[in-house]
Amino acid sequence: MPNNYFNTLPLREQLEQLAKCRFMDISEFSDGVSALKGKKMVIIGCGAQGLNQGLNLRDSGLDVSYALRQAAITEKRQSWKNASENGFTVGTYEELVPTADIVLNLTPDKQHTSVVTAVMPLMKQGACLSYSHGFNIVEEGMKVREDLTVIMVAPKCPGSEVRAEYVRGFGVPTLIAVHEDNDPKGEGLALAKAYAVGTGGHKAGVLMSSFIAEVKSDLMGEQTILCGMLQTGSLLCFDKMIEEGIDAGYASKLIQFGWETVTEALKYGGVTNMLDRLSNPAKIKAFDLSEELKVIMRPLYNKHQDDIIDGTFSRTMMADWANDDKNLLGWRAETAETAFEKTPAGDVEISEQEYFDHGILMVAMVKAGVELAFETMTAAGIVADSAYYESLHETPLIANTIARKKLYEMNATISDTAEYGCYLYNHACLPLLADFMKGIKSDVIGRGLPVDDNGVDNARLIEVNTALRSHPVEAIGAVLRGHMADMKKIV
Ligand SMILES: NC(=O)C1=CN([C@@H]2O[C@H](COP(=O)(O)OP(=O)(O)OC[C@H]3O[C@@H](n4cnc5c(N)ncnc54)[C@H](OP(=O)(O)O)[C@@H]3O)[C@@H](O)[C@H]2O)C=CC1
Ligand SMILES: CC[C@](O)(C(C)=O)C(=O)O
Ligand SMILES: [Mg+2]
Ligand SMILES: [Mg+2]
Repeated sequence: MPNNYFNTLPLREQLEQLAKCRFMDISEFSDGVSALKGKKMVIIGCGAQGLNQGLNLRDSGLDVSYALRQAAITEKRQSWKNASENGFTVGTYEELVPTADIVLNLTPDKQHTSVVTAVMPLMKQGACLSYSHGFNIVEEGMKVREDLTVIMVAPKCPGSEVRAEYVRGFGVPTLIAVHEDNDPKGEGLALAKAYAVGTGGHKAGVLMSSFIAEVKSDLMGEQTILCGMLQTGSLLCFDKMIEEGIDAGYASKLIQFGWETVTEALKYGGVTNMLDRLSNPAKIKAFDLSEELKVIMRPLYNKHQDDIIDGTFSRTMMADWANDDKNLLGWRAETAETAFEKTPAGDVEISEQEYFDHGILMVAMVKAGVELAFETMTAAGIVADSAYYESLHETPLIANTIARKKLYEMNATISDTAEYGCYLYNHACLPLLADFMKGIKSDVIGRGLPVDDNGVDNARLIEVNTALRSHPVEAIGAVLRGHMADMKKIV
């Protein structure tokens, strides 16, 4: 089994690496992409991140080409079409890697060891190898040639939205890191900063992080609030609405587009703004449901974080890799067969406000998931800025994928690592919430509260509003959103 780098470190160093996180001021990017100007950037893999990062980097004036495995070229696979139909130079490893100044490894995590092993001997002396996720270095302990610089530029966002936000003139929060074992020329930081500018990440926010901090937070965010909670929530809310006699097309549309609509409020004003979009009775109801959900789900969030920290999750997933992705492929097939996935969104008008008023339970699930993920990550030593990007800010970006083509699109767009973690969570959370869902009626999902007046108890409302505003995710969120002057409306 590979050697888990994190587990070889003494606790003191583990804690130090987990806490590496500094919000970088925009002035630190005043050199723009100049550190990469005139350098050859060769991307291995033209998939979700590969294609979209390449498009942004080229639009930022950089020299980008793709080195694909021979089979992809010979069989003219989708990755070959992605690169060639967008006008990029495409070649084999032998043709392009030897002249590369920076090789961007954007292949699936499962393939990293074999890809890096194949590509490294072809890399010229003193070149740079980059990743967008730290799994191969941290969880597999990949050793890279000493003359090579190793960096990470990790967008906290699905590949499709990395491109969409760039085209809107914005960007996505990004974590950068330089692998301490591989920075022979001391140029890693300059290269990582220029790369982050090239993808547009500097406009949303860049954290100076570590490979370890990125992995241990990214795995947690994707398994819980970002993908797992949205998957479990979609399935439970849809089945409950059918049970309550709600029209199937309406139910399908409310969920498919509801996550995107309610979480857009998160992007602009945090959990507080999302709940402020509800009537006072509905806000109190959503708050109470979310508090109930947090009590039930907290042990599951803790287990996911604990398994990520000690390497249990990685060992479990890598055992599936060795078993030809049996679980991943089986769970993917199961998801496709769910009633939600098989029911098209109805041709029915749902106003933006109706998504809130008829989606009180969805709002409660997002609040519970964001707060739990943030609380669990920070309790494990992840700094609040990183936990914010990995819980609250990225949720609407994932919700955008569900609005496109439901859970299929989300799971196809995120990495296989994230998809595996999402299913693992969903398999545990569905039964965990079974009793909770027995008490749920259509007033909180599908129809809305049957109130004819908005009267509430003042003391209770003040209590709820104070609790919402005082959660630590709201404090750091206000600071980080303050740096997002270029943020654009999506819905
Ligand atoms: N998906 C996302 O949104 C995010 C992903 N990341 C990270 O980015 C990296 C890439 O992930 P992602 O974009 O999802 O990957 P994808 O699965 O979308 O794309 C993988 C690409 O790699 C190619 N590939 C697959 N196997 C091999 C192999 N053995 N040798 C060479 N090429 C191969 C595929 O092309 P073909 O099969 O045609 O050869 C495809 O073009 C991962 O480290 C991931 O963790 C980070 C943030 C978000
Ligand atoms: C949320 C999943 C993710 O980490 C991402 C898009 O950031 C991934 O690995 O795909
Ligand atoms: Mg991620
Ligand atoms: Mg990930």
